[in-house]
Amino acid sequence: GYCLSNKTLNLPPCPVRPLPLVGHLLALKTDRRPKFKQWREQCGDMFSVYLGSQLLVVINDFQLIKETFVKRADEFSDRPVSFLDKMTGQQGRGIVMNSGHVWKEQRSVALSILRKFGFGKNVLAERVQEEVSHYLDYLSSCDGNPVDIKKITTESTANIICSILTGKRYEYTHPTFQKLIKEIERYFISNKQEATITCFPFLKYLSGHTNMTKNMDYILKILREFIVKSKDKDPEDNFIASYVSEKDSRIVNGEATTMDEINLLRSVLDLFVAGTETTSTTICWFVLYMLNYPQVQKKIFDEINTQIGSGRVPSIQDRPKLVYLNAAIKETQRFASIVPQSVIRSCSKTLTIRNYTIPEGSLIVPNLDSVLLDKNIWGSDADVFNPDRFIDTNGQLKKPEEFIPFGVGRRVCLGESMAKTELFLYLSSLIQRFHLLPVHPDQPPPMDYIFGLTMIPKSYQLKLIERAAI
Ligand code: HEM
Repeated sequence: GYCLSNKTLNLPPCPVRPLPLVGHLLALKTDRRPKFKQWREQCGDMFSVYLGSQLLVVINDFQLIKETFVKRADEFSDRPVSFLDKMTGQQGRGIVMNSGHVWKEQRSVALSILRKFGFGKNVLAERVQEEVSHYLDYLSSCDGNPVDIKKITTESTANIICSILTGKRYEYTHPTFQKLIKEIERYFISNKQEATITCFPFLKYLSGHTNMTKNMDYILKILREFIVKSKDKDPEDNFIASYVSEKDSRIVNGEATTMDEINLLRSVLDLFVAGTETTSTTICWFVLYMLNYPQVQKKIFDEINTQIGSGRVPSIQDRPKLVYLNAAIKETQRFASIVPQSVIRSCSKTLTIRNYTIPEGSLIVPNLDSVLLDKNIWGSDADVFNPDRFIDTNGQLKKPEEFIPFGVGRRVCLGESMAKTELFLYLSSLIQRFHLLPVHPDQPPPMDYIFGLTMIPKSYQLKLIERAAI
């Protein structure tokens, strides 16, 4: 196929000639996924695109992604500085968009606190179960009428983060809680705008940025109040108290540390933003697949019925028993591929991959889509929803290394284990209690997505019929 090479700089090839000023932005404005798929076929496992004048290198194929982001993690684990960070003057804090030694310490502290909550007494699983029971009660109160579960699901997963961070969940109707979620959603949406502003810095003088910083100020104000209320509690109770106690002990022991109030605030923000929408979107995809594949839903229910029955809700100890459900969750994550190009990274110096030059300051992404939907890996039915692909001939759950919905390398999702706990407890309880039905029999809602920072299913309604009532 057609592919433009750059002989002078030896950059990875371009699928189409970039336009002056805008580069490939027009082609990428609506939905990048089919374009990236086509361009991979044209250009091979790596290609260049221009977001305005900014070079973005897209890495496709499982082996090349591993070679780049795992084997050469020292070179390919940085993030670009975000425009918002420059605006708020808080550059170099927190986790998601941070790099270097501050990122390293904040990430490792956050990870070890979350691990602590997930072990032994398993505070995490307990809090998730408590939240799930409120979620199911809400759904039950809908009385089998058509509902769109998106909003309540986001509120519910936000509440889990809230309860881990602060030790406390909120009523869904609580005004501060509602406002926080709304503002974080706006922040999430404005991030798309931010990407454009990062490529066209002059735009920030034209519009938008005042709203964005105002929106961020508001979110940070609420999170600061969370911190004040939670920091003096028992470190076993919540993330914030645990962070503060660890910080104090490092300081008392005279250890050099980057742990401080601003890094705590930004880490709290990052966990909120990264952990809410992703989990809730995955739940919404799973439910949509259940409406489209009733035979899969039936098989999951039968397994729950056999392994657990209806006398008690599923617990985290039941996870290994529900093989088919676990396979269906994996297949949901593979097939929906909700973060298709992962989270953007940048090169802090000039590097080479397979003889191509990647200049300093280039952006680079692992194209997770190119792995999760690859026919060479999953077979000719890669574009069909089929949980059985994750079950081996002995009826055991398969764990193929190409299953990478949480990314790879040193930047791999920090909430992976938390997300898996959540998905298992939400979805097992949901199918145990309700029969999920399309509003119009034999006319399940289409499995279309809206292109954004995460791939969210187009809004749909369903009926949840209580099993006991059948
Ligand atoms: C199904 C749910 C989720 C999916 C599919 C998902 C996916 C991802 C992906 C693809 C990345 C980027 C990895 C990279 O740059 O290569 C990421 C990063 C991250 N995720 Fe998740 N995530 C999920 C849930 C969560 C949850 C529940 C939390 C919080 C508790 C969380 C916290 C983070 C953080 C903090 C990062 C940034 C890590 C870093 O830059 O060092 N995620 N996630």
